[in-house]
Amino acid sequence: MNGYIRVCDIEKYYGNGPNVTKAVDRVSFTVEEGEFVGVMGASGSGKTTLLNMLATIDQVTAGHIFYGNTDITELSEDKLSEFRKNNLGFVFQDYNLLDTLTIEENIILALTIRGGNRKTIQKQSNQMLQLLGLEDIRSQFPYQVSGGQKQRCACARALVNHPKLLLADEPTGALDSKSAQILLETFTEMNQSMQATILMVTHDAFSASYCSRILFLKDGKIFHELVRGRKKRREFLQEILDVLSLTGGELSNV
Ligand SMILES: Nc1ncnc2c1ncn2[C@@H]1O[C@H](COP(=O)(O)OP(=O)(O)OP(=O)(O)O)[C@@H](O)[C@H]1O
Repeated sequence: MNGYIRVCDIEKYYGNGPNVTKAVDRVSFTVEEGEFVGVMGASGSGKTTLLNMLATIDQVTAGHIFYGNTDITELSEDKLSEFRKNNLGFVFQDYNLLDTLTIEENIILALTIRGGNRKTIQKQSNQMLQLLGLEDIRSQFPYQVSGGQKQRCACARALVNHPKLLLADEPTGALDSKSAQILLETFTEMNQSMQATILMVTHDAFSASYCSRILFLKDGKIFHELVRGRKKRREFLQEILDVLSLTGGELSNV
């Protein structure tokens, strides 16, 4: 199996005996460098559990996850936190910004944690602020800006270190439709101009239509996959809706 990220037969079970929940049940797939992959499925289908295992937040019950040649399921806790810091970026529904720091300081903090000199850090932060249209609000605190702006700051913070993989769990969940659209266009731009590899969990067909490929989960298993190819986004959206209508999936924001 080739691929930049290789997920091999992973399982995550909760509980035991008759009370066992197979949250993720023998899932395998690969992600190539520069792909923008969506994970869809009804509530309880295992999306977040899958994302958390890729994020090294949760351990697999069985199976292996390779990033290049590194099997992250075999790493010690110390090595894992190092791996996380050097390779992964996260965007969550609730932003996770530090309220006592300005928008700019939130981004600078992510760079400082990695080390480097002050001048370079300031330059990288400035580039990110410009790229994500945050220059005008750089000195504001998170409570002074909109949800969409907070989420774009969270993206800037996640992407400023050029992670191998950006993991996003319902990043548009708390946004109005205009802010959601701006964020998704930002993801597309990051994906195309920075070759950022993105894995995004969403229950929302509109958000998923920005992806290049979608994995559909049901009862912890991948039951379908859609590839956008050269299709227009509207066309891809219709295909997604068709799959969801067959499976009783949730629709919103369309
Ligand atoms: N810590 C846990 N302990 C026990 N069961 C869990 C735990 N976390 C998740 N589960 C179960 O695993 C299954 C998958 O949950 P998961 O949160 O991954 O689904 P999801 O597709 O992300 O759902 P949603 O869209 O509602 O967030 C569900 O049946 C859930 O109840």
